Amino acid sequence: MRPERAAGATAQVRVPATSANLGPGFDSLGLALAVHDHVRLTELDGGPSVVDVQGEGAGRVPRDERHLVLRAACATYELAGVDRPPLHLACDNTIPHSRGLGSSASAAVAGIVAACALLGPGKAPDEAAVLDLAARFDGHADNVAACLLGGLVVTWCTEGSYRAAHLEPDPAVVPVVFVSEHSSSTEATRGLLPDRVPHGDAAFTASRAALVVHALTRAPGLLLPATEDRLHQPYRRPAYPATGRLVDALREAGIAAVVSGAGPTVLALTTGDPLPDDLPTSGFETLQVPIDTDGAVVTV
Ligand SMILES: Nc1ncnc2c1ncn2[C@@H]1O[C@H](COP(=O)(O)OP(=O)(O)OP(=O)(O)O)[C@@H](O)[C@H]1O
Ligand SMILES: N[C@@H](CCO)C(=O)O
Repeated sequence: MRPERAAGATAQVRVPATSANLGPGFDSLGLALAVHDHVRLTELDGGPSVVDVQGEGAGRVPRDERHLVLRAACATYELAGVDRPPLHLACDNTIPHSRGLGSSASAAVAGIVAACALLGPGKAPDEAAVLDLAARFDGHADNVAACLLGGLVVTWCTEGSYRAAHLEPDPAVVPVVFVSEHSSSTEATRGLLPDRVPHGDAAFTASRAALVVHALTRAPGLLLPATEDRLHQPYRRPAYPATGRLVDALREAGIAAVVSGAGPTVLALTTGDPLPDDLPTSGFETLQVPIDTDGAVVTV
């Protein structure tokens, strides 16, 4: 979060998309991607709150107090113990919804960061409390922390609070996202995960989760073995067979591909080499997307 204060009671926030898990880092690792939503939040003198939406979600998301960004802003005023004035929220969105690019986390972060900027430094929660609030509000600390901080994050929860470590990815890492034309509910694909996993699979995935942090920050040559996972992707596969086929084809070609977040989008962590031209990409839009290194950026 990088506040730049000026006069006025409008906050403008830019938030990146995020890809969670990165293969073995289930519910822990996140990477910010340079696809952005923009929100403008203004305190009004009176009347009801007003929501305007352009781009992704327009005509589909509610335009009243149920709107995710507005609800996140309200939760922030509540945490600060400040009566919330009516608000005008204007959203200009490009992050696709329900594809595995963390749109709901970015919406939560946008609302919270905008409300913090309007509350001002004396009343707004501090950066640690913002991360914790956003993680609780969205339920996915891996997406939320990457969105707030940019770059690569490792998240964990200790004594009931969410925390994050921020890392700089190696500049040689070039993400390519294959955005699925189909949507998938995170809640539904979490429902496919078992309550228990074999100890051998946990140990296998623990070694890869440690290795992927090394690969992403210092040794991109290790990305292919480092992105193997046995904790979530095998169980989610039946929900989106085309995603599984594309991940397999990329990996067989030596490219470190994973399901992005809860899917069905695919994330390939490349080192800039051209992709094979016979990939099964029907139903996916292929985009080379830089890593976002700024996180949530706010102007008041
Ligand atoms: N900018 C937004 N404004 C309002 N509502 C949003 C916004 N972004 C997401 N949502 C809501 O969140 C839902 C998507 O949440 P979901 O957790 O299923 O997917 P995701 O966050 O896009 O992907 P993932 O968590 O797998 O990375 C949308 O259907 C919409 O209701
Ligand atoms: N770690 C979460 C991310 C959801 O965006 C999951 O895989 O369900």
